[in-house]
Amino acid sequence: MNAIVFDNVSKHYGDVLAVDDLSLAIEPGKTVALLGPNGAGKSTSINLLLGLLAPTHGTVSIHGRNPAQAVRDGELGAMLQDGALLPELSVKELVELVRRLYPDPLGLDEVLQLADLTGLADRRAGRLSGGQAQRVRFALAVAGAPRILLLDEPTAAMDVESRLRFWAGMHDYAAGGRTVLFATHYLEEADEHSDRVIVIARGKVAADGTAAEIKAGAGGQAVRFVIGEQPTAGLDTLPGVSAVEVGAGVATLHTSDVDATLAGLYRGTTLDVRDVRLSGADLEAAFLAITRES
Ligand SMILES: Nc1ncnc2c1ncn2[C@@H]1O[C@H](COP(=O)(O)OP(=O)(O)OP(=O)(O)O)[C@@H](O)[C@H]1O
Repeated sequence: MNAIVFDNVSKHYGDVLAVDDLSLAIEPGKTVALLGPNGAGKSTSINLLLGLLAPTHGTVSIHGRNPAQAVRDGELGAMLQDGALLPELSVKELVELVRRLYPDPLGLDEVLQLADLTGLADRRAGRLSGGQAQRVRFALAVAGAPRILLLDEPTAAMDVESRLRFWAGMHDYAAGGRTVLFATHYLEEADEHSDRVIVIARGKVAADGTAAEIKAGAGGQAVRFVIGEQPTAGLDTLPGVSAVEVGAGVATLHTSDVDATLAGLYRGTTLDVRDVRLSGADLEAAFLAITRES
C-alpha cells in the first residue's frame, strides 16, 4: 500500500486555486522532495496531509487512512515552518513532553542524537539560535517514531554546518524504512537528499522523477568551450546535443547527456577545444525550464 496518495485533489482559498487537481502516490520507504517556487502549493499540500486543511475536491490518504485518523494513530510527524517552542522548557523536557504523547516513541537519547542536540539537552528553548531551534523542531517531529515524516522547508534558518548535521539525521531516520516528504526551495537539497523529486508549479505536478531524470528530461545542461576560429559544422550532430550557439570564439552545446557529448567531442572530432565548462548541469536550469513551461 502507498504511504501517501493524493487523488484528484484541489484546494481553493476563496478565489485562489492553491492545489489544482493533484494526483500522486508515494511508496513507503522513499525520501521525496517537493520542489517548487514560492506559492506553488507545497505548504498547502503538507497541511492537507496533516489534516490541518480539508481538500475542496478529491481525497488525501495516508497508508489508506484519512489524514485525521493517521495523525491520531501517530503515523505522521511534521516539522512546519514556524512551529512555536515553549521558551521556558529545556530541549530535553520538550522532547520528553512529545515522547509521552506516543505509544511507542524513540528513546530520548536516540532523538537527541538524531537531531544532534545531545550537547544542548539542558538549554532552554528560548535561548536557542534559529538553526538550533529548527533542530529541536526536527527532534519533536521524530520523537513519536512516525512512519511518515513531513518537513516543510526544514533547513530555512540553518547555516551550512547545521544543514549538514540535519540531513545526516534525516538520512538516519529514513534508513529505517520510513517515508520522508520534504518541501524545499533549495534545488541542491532536492538533488542530494531525495530518491525522487516532484516539481510542483501553480498547484500541479510539473515534473516527477529522480533528480537525474528531471535534469535529463529538461535538457537543461550545456557544454561550453573556447573554439576560436575553427569550423563548427557537425557540432549539432554530437550525441545528446539539441542546439548549438557560437559567438566570439566560444561554442555552447545544449545537451541532454553531457557525458555522451563530451565523449563525442573528444573522440569524434579533431577540434582543439580549450577551457571546457559545464553550465546549467544542475537541477536549477531544469527547474526553471520546467516551471516556466507549465
Ligand atoms: N490561508 C490562505 N488564504 C489565501 N490564500 C492562501 C492561503 N495560504 C496560501 N495561499 C495561497 O495559495 C497559494 C499556494 O500557497 P502555499 O503556501 O501552499 O505555497 P508554497 O509552495 O508553500 O509557497 P512558499 O514556497 O512561498 O512557502 C499561494 O498563491 C498562496 O498565496
